[in-house]
Parts: sequence; C-alpha cells; structure tokens
Amino acid sequence: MSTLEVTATGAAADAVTTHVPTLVQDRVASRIFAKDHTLWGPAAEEESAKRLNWTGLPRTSRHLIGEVAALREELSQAGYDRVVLCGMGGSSLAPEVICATAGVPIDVLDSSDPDVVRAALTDLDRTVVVVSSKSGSTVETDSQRRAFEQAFRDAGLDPSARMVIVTDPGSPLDNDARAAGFRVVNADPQVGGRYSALTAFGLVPSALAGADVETLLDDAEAVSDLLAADDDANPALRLAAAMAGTQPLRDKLVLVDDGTENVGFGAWAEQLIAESTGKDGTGILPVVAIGSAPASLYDDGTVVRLVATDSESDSVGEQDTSDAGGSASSAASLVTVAGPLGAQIMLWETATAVAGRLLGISPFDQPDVESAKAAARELLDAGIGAGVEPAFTDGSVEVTALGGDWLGDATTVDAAVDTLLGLLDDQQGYIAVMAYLDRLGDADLELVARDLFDRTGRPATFGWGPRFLHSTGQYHKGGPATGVYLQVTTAPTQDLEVPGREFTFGEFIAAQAGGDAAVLAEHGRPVLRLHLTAHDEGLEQVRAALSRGRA
Ligand SMILES: O=P(O)(O)OC[C@H]1O[C@](O)(CO)[C@@H](O)[C@@H]1O
Repeated sequence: MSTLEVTATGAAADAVTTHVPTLVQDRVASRIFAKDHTLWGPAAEEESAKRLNWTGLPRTSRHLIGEVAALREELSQAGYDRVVLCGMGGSSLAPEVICATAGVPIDVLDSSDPDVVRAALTDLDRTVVVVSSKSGSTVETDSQRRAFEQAFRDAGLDPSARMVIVTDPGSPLDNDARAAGFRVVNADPQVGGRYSALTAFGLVPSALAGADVETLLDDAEAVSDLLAADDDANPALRLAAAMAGTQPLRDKLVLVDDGTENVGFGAWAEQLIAESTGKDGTGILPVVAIGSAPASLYDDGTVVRLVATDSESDSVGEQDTSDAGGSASSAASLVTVAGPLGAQIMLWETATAVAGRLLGISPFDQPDVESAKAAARELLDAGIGAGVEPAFTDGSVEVTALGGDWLGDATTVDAAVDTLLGLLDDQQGYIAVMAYLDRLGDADLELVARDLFDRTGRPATFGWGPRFLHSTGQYHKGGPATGVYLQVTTAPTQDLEVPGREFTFGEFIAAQAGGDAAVLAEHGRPVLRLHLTAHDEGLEQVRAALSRGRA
C-alpha cells in the first residue's frame, strides 16, 4: 500500500475524471521526472530548464546527511544548542515544518521588524546561526546576517565559528562568505526556492536542529516512482486535477489540518502553491483554515483535509465519487490527503508543477515578487515619509487608502474597514490581511481571518509581513483581481541599525509595506493600511474593527 493517499469527491472528483486520463496520455508525470522543460510552453522553457532538479533530490541530497551530522556533532561539542535560521520563503518555510513535525526547536527569523530582529540577538554564546539565501541578495536575510555578525563581534565572539551559510554556488553570498572564512554549504542551483525543501535549504538547518532528515529523504524516495508514473492512480495527477482542474475553476484551496502529523504543513504548501500559480491573472489561492474550520466553510472553493497517515481514509480510486453527497464531509469539492512529510513534499511539488500546466502558466517563476522588491528599494531611496499621505488618524491608528478613491467619507477605522469590505465581490472575492507585526508576540491576531469570513462569507487569508511577500504576495499581485487588501503596520518600540547599510530595519520594513501596497495599487487593487502609532492600543482598535459583526 502506498504511504500516500489522495481521495477526491464532488467537483474535485469530476476534475480527476476529466483531466487525469489526458495527463496520463500526455505522459506528463514521467516527463517531469525526466526533466522535460517543454511541458509549460515556450515562454516558460528558459526558467523551467533550470528548475527541475527537485525531482531527483531524494537521491542527490543523500551526501548532506553525513556532512550535516558531523557538523551538528562539532557544534554541539562546542556548546551551541540553539539554532537560529535566517531566511525567507522557500529558504525558511520548509525547515520550519520539518522541525515542527520532528518536534525539535529552531528559531526561524524571517522578519525585518526591528523589535523582532533584536529579540533574536540573544543567548549568543549558545547560538549557531544558519543564513540561507539561494540568490544571496534577499535584503531581509542579508540584513539579518549583518545584524548577527555585528552582535557576535560586539560580544567578543567569532562570527565565522558560529554561522553557517547555505547558498547557491557562485552567489554573492557564497563568494563573500568563503572569502571571510565562513562555513558554506552549497545547494543545488537547479532547484527554485519554493521547491527547495529537500535541498540543503531544507536539510541543513533542520538536521542541525536535530531532525531526522534521512527518514525524510527515505519517505520521499519511497514515492518517487509512484509520482513519476503515467498512471490513473498517480496521486500527484489526481491532486493536480483537483487543485486546478475544476470547471468552473474553484480557485480557493482551503487547507484544513484534520489530524495530520505534519505540523504547520499549510504554511509551506501555501508558498509552494500561491507563488507557483498566482500569475497572468489566474492561480490557486491557498486559504490556511484557522482552527478547526468546517469543511463546508467555502462553497466556491475546494477543501483539502490533511489527515493522519494512519487514518482510515480509503486509498485512491476506491472512493472517488462525483456525488457530493457521497463524501465524508459536506464540502461540494473535497480532497483528503494523507502521508508522511517527505512523501507529501514530493507529492505537492509534483502536483503543483502539473497544476501549472493545467492553468497554462509557468510554476517556476515569480515575476511580481520582484516588482514589490523594486518598489521597496525606490521608497528606501526616496527616504522615509515617501509614499501616500494618510487619510486620517483615529485614536492610535493612522488610516491610509490606496488603489483608488474608494474610502469615501469614512473618518473612523470601523468605517474604513466597512468600506473596504463593501468592495468585495460576493462570488469570487477574498480578503488578504497582511500584518507586518511580531508573528509570535501578536499571534492571536490571525483569528481575525475567521471573524472576517463569518462577517462576509468570503475567504480571508492572513499573512505575516514580510514573510507573505515571498508566498501569497505573488498571487495578490499576479493572480486574479478579486482581492481586497488590509495592511497592518506598526511603529517599532525601538529601531535597529542595519550594519553597513544606509537604512534601518524600521525604514526597511516600512518600505516593504509601502512598496507592496504601491504595486497592488498600480494593479488597481484596493489597499487599506492601518498603521499603529501605539502598538497595544492600536492593535486593540484594529482587532475590534475586524471582529465586529456582519456589516
Ligand atoms: O533564497 P533567496 O534567494 O533568499 O529567496 C528567498 C525567497 O524569495 C523568493 O525568491 C521570492 O519570493 C522565493 O522564491 C524564495 O524562496
């Protein structure tokens, strides 16, 4: 029996019936694993040709197991028992899920908030820092690296003894780190960031934190032939059809943790799916359900129940029915997925690549992420205070509207939120809450996503800034124009210099929010920015405004 199970019912089962035979006939699965870069059309060939090595990672990453085990032993002998990972998107989300699932501690720093960065610069004498960046040019990660190097030096500690660099061979970071005597582990350059879970980006920080990465690779290798098979039973073909083949397209994919042992899996899948498919005006929006969402939560989406590997769900083919009433849940379109983490990483990567073919887009580029980075750089160069003037201040919240003259005569936070939600398309709309706050300290703000659904009946996503910029951020800007966007930013308790740079962390994160909002506005997408002039008081005002009853 396969250690992977994918069962579809309702509209998802219809999509399986409609599309899988053609995918089998076109030999899509075997061609992906043969690294056929022509599968996504001529425009995608250049990028695809250098982004398909993820298919062989269960074997080609084996050498890392011994290398990192030796490094872990050396570092623990030296007394380092805390691992901090500096990285964004694909360079941090996979280790976060791998370590959470393994139950080993790792501090993931994927923020440019000065208070969050400062809080990470502690316990330096027992800390090893992994700095992961494929390109070596991601400003968040470079700034975090600079801050740690400075902090180690200020504490009289040798940075090169307690920092491990993971990057592509020949990246600016690779050259600089080697020249400065740092340990560097190179990753396979023929793998894109969001597909890099089984490269050094996923394996090095996780193994240093104590996760069993050999089993992860074993579980991935155990299903590789199944996923490469041109066969109706191939779970990746079925999942791809269910994700991207419904008619009409159900473009909200509600990820519900329904007992899976893979802790926090939704955050990793969210980046893989949103950044891979959200472009050219189409795409699939993962909606990570907060709490135990009822499967019928969204009628116009497809619900994915992530269940435990040993659960009783039937295997593929035995329960794929088109009768929505025949499913275990009332969702009109439902997929149930089970399997260990290593197997699911390969499953979802393969399914997302196939989904790109079904949607007619390249699953390997992220054109709109770059536009937000460029806009942020422009704001940094223009100096703080550049950008759109606030409309008004209500208590401890400064209110700014972008993307059109839609604010009307609102003079309070409540009225501004009501007006934004009033713009929602009641058939296809979604609300994106983007909080440039401390994702640990302000964690319960995520619950407003449920309140917004209950209030509007529409899907609401919640992303922590700047982390989401490397995930759903691509979809927000490149996907369909059906979103309304709510930014929450805050004044830092205390700003923090970025050593060697002409901007501070506080200026940088403000420019990131401003840049993203500017690009959304350029695409005609309405953005409401709620800036907390005083964190605690402002946050209570925002939480109250978002959690109010139906407008
Ligand atoms: O590893 P890097 O090059 O720092 O990039 C980090 C992340 O930024 C992106 O390139 C764009 O969001 C992701 O694809 C990637 O995972």
